[in-house]
Amino acid sequence: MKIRTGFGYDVHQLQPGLPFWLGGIEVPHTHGALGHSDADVLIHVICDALLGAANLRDIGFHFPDTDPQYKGIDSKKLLSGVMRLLRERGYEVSNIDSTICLERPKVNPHIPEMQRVLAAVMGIAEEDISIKATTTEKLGFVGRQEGVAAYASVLIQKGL
Ligand SMILES: Nc1ccn([C@@H]2O[C@H](COP(=O)(O)O)[C@@H](O)[C@H]2O)c(=O)n1
Ligand SMILES: C[C@@]1(CO)OP(=O)(O)OP(=O)(O)OC[C@H]1O
Repeated sequence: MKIRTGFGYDVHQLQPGLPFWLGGIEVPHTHGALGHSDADVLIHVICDALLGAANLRDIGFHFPDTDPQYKGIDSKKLLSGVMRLLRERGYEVSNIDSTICLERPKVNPHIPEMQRVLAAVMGIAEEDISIKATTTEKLGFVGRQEGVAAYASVLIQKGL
């Protein structure tokens, strides 16, 4: 049996009037994240953590932000592609832990739906996806509401 760990970190700017895609769902807010894709920072860190665990580079390597085919893409499709890459190599996901750094709005009310949506995309159990949130106490770019950041760690395994 092989067990490997992975870690992901990402940041996106917040801009007024954009849809705010986070954890696979649209969160009601005055601002949304800016990116080449739908800028779903939680999905991006999960992708990076999974790719890192399998030593498969990162999200921008597989889905470059210079490629027009990914313009505005639903990040759930990128996550699905990452899961395919892992499963082709025999890996299954044991669990994910993540933290979203966001001054507002509150993420807590949306976490059960995010878990449902992400579990369906990844083909794993909701209980294996932990999502947490924190403000940065009004400090830094998150505190000024200029951006959203996220971190994720994962455990993957094969040969059980
Ligand atoms: N965007 C956020 C930020 C935080 N939470 C929840 O509030 C708790 C307190 O936040 P602090 O930054 O003061 O530690 C935090 O532990 C989360 O449960 C949230 O839901 N959405
Ligand atoms: C997801 C991709 C691809 O559309 O674009 P962005 O939404 O800009 O996201 P980022 O995390 O900056 O980099 C990965 C990119 O390749």
